[in-house]
Amino acid sequence: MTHAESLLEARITGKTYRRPDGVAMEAVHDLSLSLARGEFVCLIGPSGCGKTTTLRILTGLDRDFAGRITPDPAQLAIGIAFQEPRLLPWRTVEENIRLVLPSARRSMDLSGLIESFGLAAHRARYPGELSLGLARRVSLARALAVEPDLLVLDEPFVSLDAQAAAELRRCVTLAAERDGRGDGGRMGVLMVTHNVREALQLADRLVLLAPRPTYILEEVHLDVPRAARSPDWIEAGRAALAARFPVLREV
Ligand SMILES: Nc1ncnc2c1ncn2[C@@H]1O[C@H](COP(=O)(O)OP(=O)(O)OP(=O)(O)O)[C@@H](O)[C@H]1O
Repeated sequence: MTHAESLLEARITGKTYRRPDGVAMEAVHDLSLSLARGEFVCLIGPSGCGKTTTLRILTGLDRDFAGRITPDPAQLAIGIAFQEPRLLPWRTVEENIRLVLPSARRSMDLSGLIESFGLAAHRARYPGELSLGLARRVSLARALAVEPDLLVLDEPFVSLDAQAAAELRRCVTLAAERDGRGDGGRMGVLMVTHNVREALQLADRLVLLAPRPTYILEEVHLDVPRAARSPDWIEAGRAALAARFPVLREV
């Protein structure tokens, strides 16, 4: 067996928020996670368990926690596609993507990326003219334009109709399966979701999270190739997980 190259090692011993009335509220307690290059990991857990909190810590957006992330997230190129696409409304689709590039690469040709995501006809349009599904695709293309070591997706399919979700899923699969970065380095993908079915469709590994304060209940490795995962296989996997982990029945 080849040894997967480690991308990130996280040990979060604790993360506590202080409510406005001063009461401490622990969101994460003893969560250790590793991520390898080329791996697609889904974090799944019930509402409010601490998924976004964990993601913010892993990506270096929140440094106010007890524990350690190695390497420091600042040393990695990280592309994040939030649930809210967060596009600049006064910039075109192409400008929104280009703006995240370092100045030396600002004028690079983005046609390949734009075309592969079905955005060629939209590159000169403004965010206000786009459906949510298209805006999420632009946000994903922007996250990938930086040739990330780590691509982070926070609930990318939520509130999309079936067709828009399927198109975006195709783009996410394409992103995960292309060689990731231009220099041949392989990208890891970390996706947060409530949805066990979409995680079973896409991931190499599921990380099941406990209710708040969250920790890892179980990690499930999915060895069946993505293309061979039929609707029946996905449904059987979902039912088996729900039987073992009642907390997942509501997700
Ligand atoms: N800035 C904050 N200050 C205080 N409490 C917070 C803050 N951010 C999150 N929380 C609380 O921490 C807990 C975990 O929140 P978090 O957003 O990480 O959960 P989540 O699993 O991503 O939720 P959801 O499934 O609703 O997206 C929740 O109880 C939330 O109310």
